[in-house]
Amino acid sequence: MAMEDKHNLKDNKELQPLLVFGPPIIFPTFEAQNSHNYRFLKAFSSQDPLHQFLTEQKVDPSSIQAILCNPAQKVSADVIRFLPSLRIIVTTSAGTDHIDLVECSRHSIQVACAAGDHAGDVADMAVGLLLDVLCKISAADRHVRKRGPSMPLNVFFGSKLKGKRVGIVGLGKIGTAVAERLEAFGCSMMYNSRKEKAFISYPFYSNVVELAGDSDVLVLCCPLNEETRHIVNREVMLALGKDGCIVNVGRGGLIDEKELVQCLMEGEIGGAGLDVFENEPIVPTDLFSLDNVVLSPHASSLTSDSLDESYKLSAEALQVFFSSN
Ligand SMILES: O=CC(=O)O
Repeated sequence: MAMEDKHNLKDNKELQPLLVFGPPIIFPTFEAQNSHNYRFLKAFSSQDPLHQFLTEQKVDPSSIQAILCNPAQKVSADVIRFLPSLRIIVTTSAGTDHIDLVECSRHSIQVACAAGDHAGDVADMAVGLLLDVLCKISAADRHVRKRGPSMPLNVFFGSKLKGKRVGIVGLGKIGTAVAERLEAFGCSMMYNSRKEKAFISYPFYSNVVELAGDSDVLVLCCPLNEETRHIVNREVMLALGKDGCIVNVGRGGLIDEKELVQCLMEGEIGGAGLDVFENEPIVPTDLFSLDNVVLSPHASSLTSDSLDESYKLSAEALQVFFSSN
């Protein structure tokens, strides 16, 4: 039997239903490579509620054992309860905050996070956003496109990255990759994390307000959970100060977004580079007119290398599950 055939889980008569919550970024490739194993139920391409979508597809909810998803769509307790045979949820992301993990453990559902090694991509985005805010690259670009190269220069006075004191919130793989990059720019690092790290020489702060008070820049890289929700609130922003800058490549819910918008509009902080938002895909429109804010649509890990790797790991996780069940 050819190697590829051995990996086929079922013959074509018995394709496993795989419920897919979007978005279909490189899903066509994934689909082509795995169509011999799964019947793809593309919930991402329907506006209907799940029960209606499955009825239209003539699929019995109790036949579904697996979901493939990413942070763009929540896998709520209601969804989990609606699928009585659900046994595994595979997310192509590193973060799992879009999945109701409590409900999963209540029903003994495995959660596989299939993110490839994309910490470096996310760290690149963090540094890119920071440079953009400090050097006003996007603001200057908008100006040139609208009005040509002559400009009131004072509008574009930037600030240099070298020498900045950077407070990293969450010194995991991403935070460490950010620190490595910013060291090369001559920044000094300090950090907040759940626990002090034994072999890290950067100063540790257990208190984020104190970290902000000693930083010029805060970079948020930690996961979102009940302890970290709104870890950056108004008090933290006021401690960061009027020249301070926030970069968020973690999750929107790490910042109290209403307060962030307020602080930016009142000039209580100097700027922000944001790849994530509290109610994605909604971005507060008040931010659109601010030249000291750079916005990105949760795109830091959307490099073709990382996506390929994530979908490969997702396929492996599903294959391991179905071949042992
Ligand atoms: O946001 C992206 C991820 O969690 O991988």
